Amino acid sequence: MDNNRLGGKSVILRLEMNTNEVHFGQVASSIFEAGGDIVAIDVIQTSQNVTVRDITITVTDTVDIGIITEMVKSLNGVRLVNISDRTFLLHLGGKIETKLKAPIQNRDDLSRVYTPDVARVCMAIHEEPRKAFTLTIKRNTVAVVSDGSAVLGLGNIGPYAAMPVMEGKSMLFKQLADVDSFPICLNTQDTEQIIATIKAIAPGFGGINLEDISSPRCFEIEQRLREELDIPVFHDDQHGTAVVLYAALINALKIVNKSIHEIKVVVCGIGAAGVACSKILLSAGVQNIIGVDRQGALVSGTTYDNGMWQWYAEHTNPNRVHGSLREVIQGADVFIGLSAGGLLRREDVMAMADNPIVFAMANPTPEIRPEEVEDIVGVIATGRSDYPNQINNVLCFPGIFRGALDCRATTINEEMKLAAAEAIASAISDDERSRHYIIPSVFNQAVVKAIRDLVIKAAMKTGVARRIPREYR
Ligand SMILES: NC(=O)c1ccc[n+]([C@@H]2O[C@H](COP(=O)([O-])OP(=O)(O)OC[C@H]3O[C@@H](n4cnc5c(N)ncnc54)[C@H](O)[C@@H]3O)[C@@H](O)[C@H]2O)c1
Ligand SMILES: O=C(O)C[C@H](O)C(=O)O
Ligand SMILES: [Mg+2]
Repeated sequence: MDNNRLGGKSVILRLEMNTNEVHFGQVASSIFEAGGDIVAIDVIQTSQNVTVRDITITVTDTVDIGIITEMVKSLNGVRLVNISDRTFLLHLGGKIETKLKAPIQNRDDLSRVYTPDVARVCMAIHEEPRKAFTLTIKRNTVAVVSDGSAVLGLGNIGPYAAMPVMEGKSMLFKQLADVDSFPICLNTQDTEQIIATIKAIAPGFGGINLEDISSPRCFEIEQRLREELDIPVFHDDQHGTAVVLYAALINALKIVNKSIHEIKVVVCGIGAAGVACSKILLSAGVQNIIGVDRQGALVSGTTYDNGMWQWYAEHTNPNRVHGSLREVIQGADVFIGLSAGGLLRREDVMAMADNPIVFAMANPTPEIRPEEVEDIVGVIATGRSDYPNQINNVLCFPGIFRGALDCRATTINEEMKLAAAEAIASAISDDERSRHYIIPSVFNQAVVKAIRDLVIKAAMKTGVARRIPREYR
């Protein structure tokens, strides 16, 4: 694993320096020589001969932070007190908190938000349950639920280790779309227990965003919850990814001037995301999709334990091509990676058709790094924020839930997902589009609004909206 990338590109060194033995200039130049860039210096403590300073350093990907610390430690009169990784500092105590909409300032407030007056509100909801949407947090709150079984491409790392990702999703919900949410990591990977638990907590939520639950269990969990709950249940790794992927492909095909009906697409990793991305492409008219997992291409006529793979083999790979990724990628126009880091080689990309589109979307390490193939691809994209063309479900889930909550949708259906994809794709105008700009930025505020508006229209059109927002009345 690439620790430099994962650990962040910026650290803070706390150094104790004996000013009789060393000058700060010597320290600064040795950091510089080892490849570090000093971006901030804070004096923590100072006495006659000793000074303690926090030195914030950034490094490029190729620089080893260990070399910088060794260099500093080797200087006479310098003691390395502590190294803080800024990413870890951002996670101290978690990333989100609860806030009150109004403070409780006196007895009168207390008697309204709590006993006795709160009882009147309880009874109003008891008499008319749909008032839960107007009188509780249900109106604007989503549960972000994981069992920690397929966290990014890190695999089954469990519910405790999954929390930072779920907290991150909650931050994004709030910042990008003003959706409140709770990160909930379940200490079970049993399908029935997960379904029962989510059903039991559903009353407080206007939607359920399932996250990082491995396939094939994720398919049954989502399907059952969709049938048994009257609020949207959306497995982000499936549908959020598929929506953004489809939007990106629409724009990438315009760059390489190829038709969606004629391309050969290889999807690597037929899990939650791979299946959903393939399904959206099939419904968009792609004829030739070949799915590859650990044991090679999925081909009809083979018997698979995984029921979803059985379905997949029967609905894709029309030429019944057998073989490994290496073999089936020959002549492909598009590679879609939703598997694990580093699986694709430059030679594989060289064997693709002219102007290949490579979407290496495994997180945090893509199937191939853009710098390895930049010169031989038509378009390349990853799931990460530190390269251009970030194809990541974060472009979809805030806006699609904003729309679903605003119209109190009972579900998120195919029409709503396609509307979201259309909103994302059309955020890039013909003039703006380039091989490095096929997909809008996460920070483009217009995208969430555009998704929300089209999603509401699609929900109203398909009869799943329980409330018509004022602007549509
Ligand atoms: N960019 C995005 O928005 C986005 C969204 C969802 C998932 N992802 C990434 O896609 C990957 C899969 O996520 P998921 O939720 O579908 O997980 P998943 O566990 O449901 O599926 C992963 C699939 O990849 C296969 N796989 C693993 N190693 C492989 C290998 N060496 N060769 C071939 N196949 C292999 C597994 O067998 C499995 O079928 C992860 O890296 C995740 O971070 C990215
Ligand atoms: O979390 C992300 O960055 C995207 C996606 O949900 C993933 O699992 O990789
Ligand atoms: Mg995920």
